[in-house]
Amino acid sequence: MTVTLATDELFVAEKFGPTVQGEGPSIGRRAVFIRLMNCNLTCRNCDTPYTWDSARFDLDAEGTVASISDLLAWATVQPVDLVVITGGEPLMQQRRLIALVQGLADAGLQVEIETNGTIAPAADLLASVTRFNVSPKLSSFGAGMPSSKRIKGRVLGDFAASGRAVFKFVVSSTADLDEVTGLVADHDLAPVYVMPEGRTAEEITRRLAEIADPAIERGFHLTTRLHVLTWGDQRGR
Ligand SMILES: Nc1nc2[nH]cc(C(=O)O)c2c(=O)[nH]1
Ligand code: SF4
Ligand SMILES: [Mg+2]
Repeated sequence: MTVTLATDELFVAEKFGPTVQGEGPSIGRRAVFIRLMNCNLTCRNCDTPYTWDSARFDLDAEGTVASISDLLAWATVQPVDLVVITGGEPLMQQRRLIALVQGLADAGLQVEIETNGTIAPAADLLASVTRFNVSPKLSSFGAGMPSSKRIKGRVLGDFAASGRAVFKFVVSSTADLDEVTGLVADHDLAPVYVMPEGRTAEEITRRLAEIADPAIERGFHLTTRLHVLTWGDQRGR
């Protein structure tokens, strides 16, 4: 990345909506999305590589430098009360993100942040966010990445203790649920959702049917990927 950002700017991949939050506890709720550039992980199954993978994408061309005042002006005129900030990994820009989240909260909007759970949230950010949807990456999803990179115990513990986080694990098969059970026990994570991995309605439906009963038995909540079931792998939905 060669762009230089001022303290009141963010490096944005796209903003879109109104659509619905497709994943997690707010599934089905009308929302707008702001997707930020850059990630500190390199997951094989990532569905937004255009935010971080400089080997396959020209990141300077993919991203746009947006001022926080423009993002606030855009979000606050939308006919929804929920803004989802995602990425990439949004906490890579968290110092500059605080003013955006505070501005959205001051305007009466709820704010959810999707994060991979490897970067500890600053207190100022925690104070203004409605909820973090924390998705630690399992070995099947992040194949090739050592667990020391994907799983930061201290950070997960901080999120769990914050009272403002849910944990959402993307699982590819029933076998992945044992890894989820281990992480939940090791780091005292709650509440826990599991979500089937997939970029098509067919994959998601098949995997959800496979994991549903064993997930419920283990005490986990379920979520699907409503936007993928509805619109497929379209960008900006
Ligand atoms: N509709 C919709 N819901 C989502 N929830 C989390 C998303 C993400 O990409 O992080 C996402 C997304 O890309 N679209
Ligand atoms: S953490 Fe998320 S955005 Fe980053 S590489 Fe993995 S799936 Fe993609
Ligand atoms: Mg997505």
